[in-house]
Amino acid sequence: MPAYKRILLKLSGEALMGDDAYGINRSTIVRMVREVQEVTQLGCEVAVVIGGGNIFRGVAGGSVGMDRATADYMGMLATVMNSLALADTMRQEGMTARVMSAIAIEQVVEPYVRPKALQYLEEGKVVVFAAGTGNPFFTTDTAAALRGAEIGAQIVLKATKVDGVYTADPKKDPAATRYTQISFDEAISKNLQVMDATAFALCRDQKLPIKVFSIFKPGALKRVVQGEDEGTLVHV
Ligand SMILES: Nc1ncnc2c1ncn2[C@@H]1O[C@H](COP(=O)(O)OP(=O)(O)O)[C@@H](O)[C@H]1O
Ligand SMILES: O=c1ccn([C@@H]2O[C@H](COP(=O)(O)OP(=O)(O)O)[C@@H](O)[C@H]2O)c(=O)[nH]1
Repeated sequence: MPAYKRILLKLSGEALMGDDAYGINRSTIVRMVREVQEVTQLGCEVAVVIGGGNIFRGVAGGSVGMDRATADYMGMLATVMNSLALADTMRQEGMTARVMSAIAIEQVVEPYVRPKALQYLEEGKVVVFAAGTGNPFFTTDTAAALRGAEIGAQIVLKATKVDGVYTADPKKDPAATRYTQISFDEAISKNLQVMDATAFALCRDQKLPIKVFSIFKPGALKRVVQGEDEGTLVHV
């Protein structure tokens, strides 16, 4: 039995690169999809938000000196590519996925319509929310918090490059230690950068817990969904 009936899973775009310099690494995306499949088989309804760092990093050089909003729209388009790749990989693995975009690109992907998303989830389809929030100056973490609240997810799961929330950025400070759990207020006041403050604040206000865990650790997603001790819980 899953501990949650409906989850919003945020997948790091950058993690899709695997060991490549940019883009989508085939075996990495397949592995991620199989992990998602495992939790759908537990009976958990899954919505996904994926980042764009893997593609956007490849073009970021060209965005130097660019208008911030324009660069952000490029970032959002990168998440559309990742979403399409993810949904297609799900199709190849025998799952049914639907991509819904916050930005209208009607020939490519259907628009985000909340009741439709809810319907898909009830039908057991995986819904992939593309183009973030549709607004510049936001992140896909904030999109995950927003969509998570909209669909009534019981938790936002942030699958990222580190295995939880640390006292400081573990990639910079080897002495940093991991929290098993931490309150939103503490995470915000300590300015912990694992998620942006907008995403933290939105989840705090909606009383929507977040679990931060490693996207690289096999079986971690399933363990999280089964309510086992894994990663860091951020709670009210
Ligand atoms: N206190 C912290 N605890 C954990 N990770 C942190 C912390 N501060 C900064 N980070 C960094 O945040 C990164 C995850 O956030 P982010 O850049 O949004 O990744 P993604 O969106 O690709 O999952 C980690 O790779 C880690 O290096
Ligand atoms: O609501 C949103 C979501 C994303 N973005 C842009 O899209 C990029 C890609 O998303 P993100 O960096 O969150 O991806 P990840 O870190 O997970 O790879 C961001 O840097 C922003 O430029 C945005 O402007 N608004």
